[in-house]
Formats: sequence, structure tokens, C-alpha cells
Amino acid sequence: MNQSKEQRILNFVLQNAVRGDPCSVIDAIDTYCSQKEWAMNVGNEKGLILDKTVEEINPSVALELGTYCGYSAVRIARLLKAGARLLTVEFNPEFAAIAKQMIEFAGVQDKVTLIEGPSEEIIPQLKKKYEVDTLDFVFVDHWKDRYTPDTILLQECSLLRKGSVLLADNIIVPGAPEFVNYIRNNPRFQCTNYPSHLEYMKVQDAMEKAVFLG
Ligand SMILES: CCNc1ncnc2c1ncn2[C@@H]1O[C@H](/C=C/CNC(=O)c2cc(-c3ccc(F)cc3)cc(O)c2O)[C@@H](O)[C@H]1O
Ligand SMILES: [Mg+2]
Repeated sequence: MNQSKEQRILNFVLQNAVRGDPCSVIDAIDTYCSQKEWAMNVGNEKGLILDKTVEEINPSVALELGTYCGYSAVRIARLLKAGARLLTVEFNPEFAAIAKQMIEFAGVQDKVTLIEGPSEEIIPQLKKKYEVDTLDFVFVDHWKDRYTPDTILLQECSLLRKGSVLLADNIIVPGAPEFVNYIRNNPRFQCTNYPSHLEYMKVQDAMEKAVFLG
């Protein structure tokens, strides 16, 4: 059975990155996906916006919706302080298996809890099953039509506190118009738009930061 693109990305990392060096893993994925096969990793340009947001917040507990191959999980986890943790949710078993290996190779597995399952099922479990009180940071990068329902679900589950920060990818491409409308017209969120480009392309994209006001 021939390999998947995600398997080819992982193989390229295993052969070209340095075990235990998250930056080499990030660079290897970006090299492969810009030169060989495009893939929907947040990439290096939007990745820098993600880095700056994570560094500004310095979260103790972070959540990612949509792990895919683990590129942004490695990006986030490498910046977390001692004792801080990232919970990342992925419902495709094949992608979860790839991401698990990617996270372990990068050496950030002690900071990352990869949870296999759909976000709508996992979010309500975070408090009791995953011992989360509230989330300091949420990176939203899964199905674009799920951004709004999951943002509402996070609020319903009392997982956001005054100052919790959401950062959403792909505001322009593929776009999340319903989410943009919801979050920018919601008085409980303070929004900031960060224009950028689609990963590995010259196409315009953007990220949206939304601070929960409590
Ligand atoms: C059902 C909702 N709940 C979910 N719970 C857990 N994991 C979920 C969920 N949804 C999706 N996922 C996973 O998140 C990932 C999906 C991400 C969706 N992202 C995109 O579609 C996307 C697409 C593009 C893109 C841009 C331009 C194109 F021409 C083509 C594609 C760029 C991006 O940066 C993207 O993030 C997958 O790994 C999927 O299995
Ligand atoms: Mg994305």
C-alpha cells in the first residue's frame, strides 16, 4: 500500500532532522512542504505570529484543535516553560499516529498530551478527565466550520478565563467567515487581525487573535 503524504513528511523529518531538536523538525517540515509536497502546516511565516503570541502569553496550559502532523504542536511546545503543557486534539487516527512520532522525535513529548478524538467530545472532558482548570491559550486550526461551535463550547465548559487567548489560523484561506463574524461581534472578545500568507504560498492569509474578556 503506497505511503501517505503525511508518512512521507514524517520520513523526511526522521532522515533530515536531529532527534531532540524541535527547531530542526520544524525546519525539515517547512523544507519538505515548500519544496516537495504542500501540506496544511501553519508554516514559518504564520508560525512566527504563533511563536510571538505564545511567548507573550507564556501559557501554563495550552490547547490545540487539529494536530495534523504535529508541526504547530512542536512549535508551541518548544516555547513552553518547565511544567507547562500543551493538550492537542486530533480525530484522524492516521494523522494522530504521525503526530505522536513527530512530537516524540522532536523531544517535546513530556510537554504534549496528544488526545485522539473529536474536539466536540474532548472539550467537555478537559476539566475532569484531563485536569484542566482554565486554558491560557488555544490555537484553533481544525475544520474551519468548527471554529465557532468549539469556541462556544469552550465557554459553555467554563474553560476560558479573563485574559484567555484564542489564535485562529486561516481567516482568509480557506477562510472562517462565520467565526470572524461571531468573534468580532462578540463583546466578550477583544479581536486583533494579523495579515500574513498561506503556508508555503504567496497567497494572502491571516490569523485572528481573540482575548476573552470574562
Ligand atoms: C470535527 C471537528 N473536530 C475535530 N476534532 C479533532 N480533530 C479535527 C477536527 N476537525 C478536524 N480535525 C483535524 O484537524 C486537521 C484539519 C485541519 C483543517 N485545516 C484545513 O482545512 C486547512 C486548509 C488549508 C488550505 C488552504 C488552501 C488550499 F488551497 C487548501 C487547503 C490551509 C490550512 O492552514 C488549513 O488549516 C486534520 O488533522 C483533521 O483530522
Ligand atoms: Mg491552518
